[in-house]
Amino acid sequence: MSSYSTPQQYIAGRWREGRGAASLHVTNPANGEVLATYAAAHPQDIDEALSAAQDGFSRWSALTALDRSACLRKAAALLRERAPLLGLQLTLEQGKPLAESGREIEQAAQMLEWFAEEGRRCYGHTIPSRWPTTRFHTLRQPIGPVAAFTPWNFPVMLSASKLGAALAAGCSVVLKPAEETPLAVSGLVRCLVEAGVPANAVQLLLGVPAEVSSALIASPTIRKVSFTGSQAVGRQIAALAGQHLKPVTLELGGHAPVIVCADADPLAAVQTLVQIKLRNAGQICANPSRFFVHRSRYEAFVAAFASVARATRMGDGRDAATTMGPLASERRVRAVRALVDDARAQGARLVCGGEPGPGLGFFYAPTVLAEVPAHARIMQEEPFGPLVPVAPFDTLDEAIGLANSLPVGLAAFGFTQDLHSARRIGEEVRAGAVALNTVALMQPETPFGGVLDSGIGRENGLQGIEPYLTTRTIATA
Ligand SMILES: NC(=O)C1=CN([C@@H]2O[C@H](COP(=O)(O)OP(=O)(O)OC[C@H]3O[C@@H](n4cnc5c(N)ncnc54)[C@H](O)[C@@H]3O)[C@@H](O)[C@H]2O)C=CC1
Ligand SMILES: O=Cc1ccc(S(=O)(=O)O)cc1
Repeated sequence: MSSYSTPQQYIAGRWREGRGAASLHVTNPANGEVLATYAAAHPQDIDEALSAAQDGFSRWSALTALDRSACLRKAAALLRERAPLLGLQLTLEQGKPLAESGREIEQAAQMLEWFAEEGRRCYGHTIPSRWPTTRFHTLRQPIGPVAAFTPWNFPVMLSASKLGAALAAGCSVVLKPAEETPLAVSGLVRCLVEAGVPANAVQLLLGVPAEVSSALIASPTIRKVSFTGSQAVGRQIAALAGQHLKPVTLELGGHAPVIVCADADPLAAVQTLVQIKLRNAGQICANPSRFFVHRSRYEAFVAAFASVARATRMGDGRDAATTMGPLASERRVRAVRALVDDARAQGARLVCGGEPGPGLGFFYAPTVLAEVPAHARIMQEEPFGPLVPVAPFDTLDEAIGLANSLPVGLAAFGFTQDLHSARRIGEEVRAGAVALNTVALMQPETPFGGVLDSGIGRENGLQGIEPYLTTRTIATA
C-alpha cells in the first residue's frame, strides 16, 4: 500500500525508528489488513525527546507571538495543501470515509489558525496599586514543555487542537498519538516543522501508551499534561499528574442525552441528529447516545431513525458510495455488540441493525433499539458506536431527570419549539455544551469540555490557550 508508509518517531529534529523492543501494528479497520508495523519508543528515545523539548521550549518561547503565529498559519496552509494524501492515510488507518477525513483535516487547519490568532492576544494587566510609588502589572508566559496524549477517533483534529494551543502560547510539546492511528498525525507534525516551528519545539513519540505517559508525566521537564480519551485512562493520567503536581486538562467523553419534546417535529429531529450520529461510525465524544422522546412522538421518531439507519451504506471509506465506515478496531466491535446483546436481554426491542457488517472489516450496522430500560448497560456506558437506544418519556421533568442520571456531562441535545422548554434543557441538563435544535457543537472558537466525570478544563475557544499560560506579577518601584 504505497499511500501508507511506516510511521516514525520525530525526536530532536530527526525522523527515525523507535529503539524499543515492542512492535506496534497499524490495521486497516475496513479489511483487517496490517498497514504497517513499527518499533515503539525506547525509554532512551523518551529521554532524548524530553531533553529536546526543554531546549525547544527555550527557543520557541523566545520568539515573538507574531512569529509563532506566522508559523502556525503556514502550517495550516501546508495541511490544506496535503489534505488529499493525509486524508487518505487517515481513512486507511482509522476507517472514516474520505469526505470525513477531508473535513477533519480542514478542522485541524482551522484549529491551528484560531490559535495562531489567539496567541497574539495573551494580554497581561496593569493593576491599580495601593502604594503611590509602586506599579503592578502581569505578564502571561508559557507554562513550559507540554505532554499531550490524543486518541484514535479524531487523531489529526484533536492533536491540532492541543498542539495549536500549546505552541501558540509559546510552549514546546511532546505529542503521543494513539498507537492505532499514527501516520496522519505525523503528517501534521511535518507541516509544523516545515512551516518553521523549530525542530525541538515538537516531538512525536509513538510507543506503548503507559510507558510513554508514565515517563513523560514523571519528568521534571514536563510542566503541563493534556489528555483526550477514555475515563479509565484519564483517571490514570490524572493520578500520575497529581502525584507529580502537574496541571492537567482531561476530555473524557460522556454519554450525551437527547430530549425530543412533544412540540418537536420528530422527522426533522432525526434528519438533524443523523448528521452527527453516524459520523465516524458514532465514535465521537460528543455523540448523541441516549435518546429520550416524548411518548406522543416516540413511534414516529423510532421509525424515522430506523429508516435512515437501514439506508446507510457501510463500506471501505475509500469507496465514494460509503456513508459509514467501520469501527476503528475489533475491540470496539466487541464492545458495541456486548451493549446491544445486554440491552436485548434486558427487554429492549431491536428495531434494526444488531449485526456486524460486510467482509472482514470491523463493521457494525447502525442499530436502533426501542424501549431500552434505564438500567441496561447501553443507557449507562458510553457506546462510542452507531447505536441509537431510545426510551419514551411523559414530562420534561422526567426527561431532564433521565438526562441527569449519570455522573458524566460532555454534550447534550434538545429538540423543541417551546422557548421555556429550550431554556430548561439549556440550563438544567448537566453538560459542558448543549445544542438546541442543532447538532453543531464544536468549532475552534467555542470552548469544549465536560462537567462531572467527563473531564477537567476546557479546550478551544478563548479558554483554550489559558492552560498553557502562567501569570507573573511584576511590582516596580
Ligand atoms: N473522549 C474521546 O474522544 C475518546 C473517548 N474514548 C472512550 O474510551 C472508550 C474505550 O476506548 P478504547 O480505545 O477501546 O480503549 P482504551 O481506553 O484502552 O483507549 C485506548 C487509547 O488510550 C490510549 N492509552 C491507553 N492507556 C494509556 C496510558 N496509560 N497513557 C496514555 N494513553 C493511553 C491508547 O493510546 C489508546 O489510543 C471508548 O468507548 C470511549 O468511550 C476513546 C477514544 C476517544
Ligand atoms: O472528539 C470530539 C469531537 C470530534 C468531532 C466533533 S464534530 O462532530 O466534528 O463536531 C465533535 C467533537
